[in-house]
Amino acid sequence: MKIAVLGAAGGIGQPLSLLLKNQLPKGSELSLYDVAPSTPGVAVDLSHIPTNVSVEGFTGDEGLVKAVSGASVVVIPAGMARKPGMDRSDLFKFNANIVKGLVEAVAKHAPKACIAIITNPVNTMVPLAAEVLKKAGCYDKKRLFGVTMLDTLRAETFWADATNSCRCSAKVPVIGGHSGTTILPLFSQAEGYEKLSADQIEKLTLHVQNAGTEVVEAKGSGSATLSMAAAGARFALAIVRGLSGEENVVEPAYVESETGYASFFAQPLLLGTEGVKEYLPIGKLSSFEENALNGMLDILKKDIQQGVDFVNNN
Ligand SMILES: NC(=O)C1=CN([C@@H]2O[C@H](COP(=O)(O)OP(=O)(O)OC[C@H]3O[C@@H](n4cnc5c(N)ncnc54)[C@H](O)[C@@H]3O)[C@@H](O)[C@H]2O)C=CC1
Ligand SMILES: O=C([O-])CC(=O)C(=O)O
Repeated sequence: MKIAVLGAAGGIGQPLSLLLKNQLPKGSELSLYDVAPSTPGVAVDLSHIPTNVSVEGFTGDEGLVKAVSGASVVVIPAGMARKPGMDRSDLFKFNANIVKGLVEAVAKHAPKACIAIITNPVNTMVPLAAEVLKKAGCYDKKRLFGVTMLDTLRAETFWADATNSCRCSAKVPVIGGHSGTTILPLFSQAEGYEKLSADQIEKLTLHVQNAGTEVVEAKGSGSATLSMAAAGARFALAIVRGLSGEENVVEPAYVESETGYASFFAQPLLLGTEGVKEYLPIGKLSSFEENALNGMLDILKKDIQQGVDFVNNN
């Protein structure tokens, strides 16, 4: 199976490619693309690691065609990252054309690929990509994902620490979108919920919602790259496992949804040989979570519309 990473020379792209080089199944092909001229060199560097995964690196217009042709999975971390004082939505004007161009190339040269978009603002980039794919006549909602895995990693880490439980086994579904209040961890469904007060749950929820900003402020330039690479690898590998026929592969992502809350929504998914096999229910919410869900929907719908309009009005 061929897996392409677009934006592979960046802060996320390089560690993500490293994790994939080490963790993809034997015989996989890893294909790296970035506008940065160092990209073939990143591939040479990775190629010295003794795993049975081949790796090639490309740059330039022809390189993009070679990088995506025949790919089964395309992961996109290309584009600008936040600096202190910016919201994810401020990245739209820089990243919309980047994602549009890359998805157009995927539509042309790998129309059946599963596409996982990391680039922010995820809430808007995924609907934008869906419109690009519709225009190209190859949209399949089961194969387009916004990567919200990092919210889950954070919710599970913070939950394990707050409840004194093992970080390796905490399970917390996170629904909605990937910015501010649209990120909604469902702590009421986590083991040990009864141990925490309403005040603690509210603080933990805010911590997950602000975790990206916490990293941006701590770094002073740029945003989460290493934890995002871990999240991106976990999600890309889950897609690969599903495509390969493994059963019971469940991970969350932001997808065109059947929940009825908004046309795109992050929720747990059963992954399979065609991408999404089943959209899993979000389960029972506490009244705090119900209110938070109702409160986010206007923002989410506006974010979605911006992506749809960008493709149809330009
Ligand atoms: N979904 C999520 O949870 C997260 C998303 N992000 C987002 O991921 C994106 C990338 O972040 P970083 O890797 O830190 O940024 P970065 O600036 O370190 O790397 C971005 C890479 O994209 C490349 N690039 C730019 N235009 C391109 C194009 N047209 N084709 C191919 N490559 C192109 C650049 O050359 C650079 O190597 C940002 O938009 C950031 O906000 C970051 C963290 C978490
Ligand atoms: O906060 C940012 O800009 C990057 C991001 O999406 C995250 O870390 O969750």
